[in-house]
Amino acid sequence: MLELKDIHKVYSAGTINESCLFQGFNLRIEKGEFVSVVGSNGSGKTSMLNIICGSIDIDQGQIFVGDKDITDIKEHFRYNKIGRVYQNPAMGTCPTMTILENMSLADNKGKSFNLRMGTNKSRIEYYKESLSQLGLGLEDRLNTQVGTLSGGQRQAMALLMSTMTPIDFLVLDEHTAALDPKTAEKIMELTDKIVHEKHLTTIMVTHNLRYAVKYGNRLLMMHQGEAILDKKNAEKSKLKVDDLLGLFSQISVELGN
Ligand SMILES: Nc1ncnc2c1ncn2[C@@H]1O[C@H](COP(=O)(O)OP(=O)(O)OP(=O)(O)O)[C@@H](O)[C@H]1O
Repeated sequence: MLELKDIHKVYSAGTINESCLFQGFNLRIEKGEFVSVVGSNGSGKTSMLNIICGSIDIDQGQIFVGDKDITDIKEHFRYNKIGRVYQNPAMGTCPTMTILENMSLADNKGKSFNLRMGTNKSRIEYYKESLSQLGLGLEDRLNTQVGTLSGGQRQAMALLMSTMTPIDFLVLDEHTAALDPKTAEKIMELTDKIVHEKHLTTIMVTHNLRYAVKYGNRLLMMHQGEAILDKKNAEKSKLKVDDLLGLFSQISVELGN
């Protein structure tokens, strides 16, 4: 379980650019939930992910994982138990290293770094087996530099690498947004497969309303630092893209756009 409790966040406090984003934001995500998050630009989606991962500080509130208060735990330590895939495929992999080296690096997450240990023969077989699930033939290109792969191939690797070690959460930050439609579709199918096979608790920010409706068992819509829609399970499965578009129009009208 992940809980954000009474979160307050003001950006650029005390300056003319001061903007208050969260004023008592609460969110509880149960173990095994797959939450899709949509919302207008600037509604606070990425800030919420950054707060979960410890990438930005909060002004007030608490973050719990189960009974454990992780509010003061630094980002670096939180990532031992959080897998994050970013919009930019270049973020989740190391371009100057080979596929094998990247896999070893991910395999050794949280351990004291030892590349040689990670590349022993038995692990190579394991890496090949894991890579073969992607269906991209990367298992036969272990010595290829990751920087030479396509965005989709890199994003597939980033997904695999972020879920290689046991994690409490998978955080997907518009992870298909930079991909062409066909590749995005493939990465979403792969995401769903990994999430279900590994029973991962997942939070996915997306601007693709069709993906938000199709994937996950819960859907949140954010607006001005609040969740204005939160539907789960049977209620979520009744949602249609048009319902979300309707809500977006309503918000725009309220804002005078
Ligand atoms: N580092 C920062 N400094 C100042 N303001 C920030 C910072 N990061 C975000 N903000 C502001 O906080 C608000 C929420 O931004 P955030 O990136 O969380 O929104 P978002 O919903 O992810 O938007 P998008 O859909 O455009 O990615 C915006 O008004 C943004 O300008």
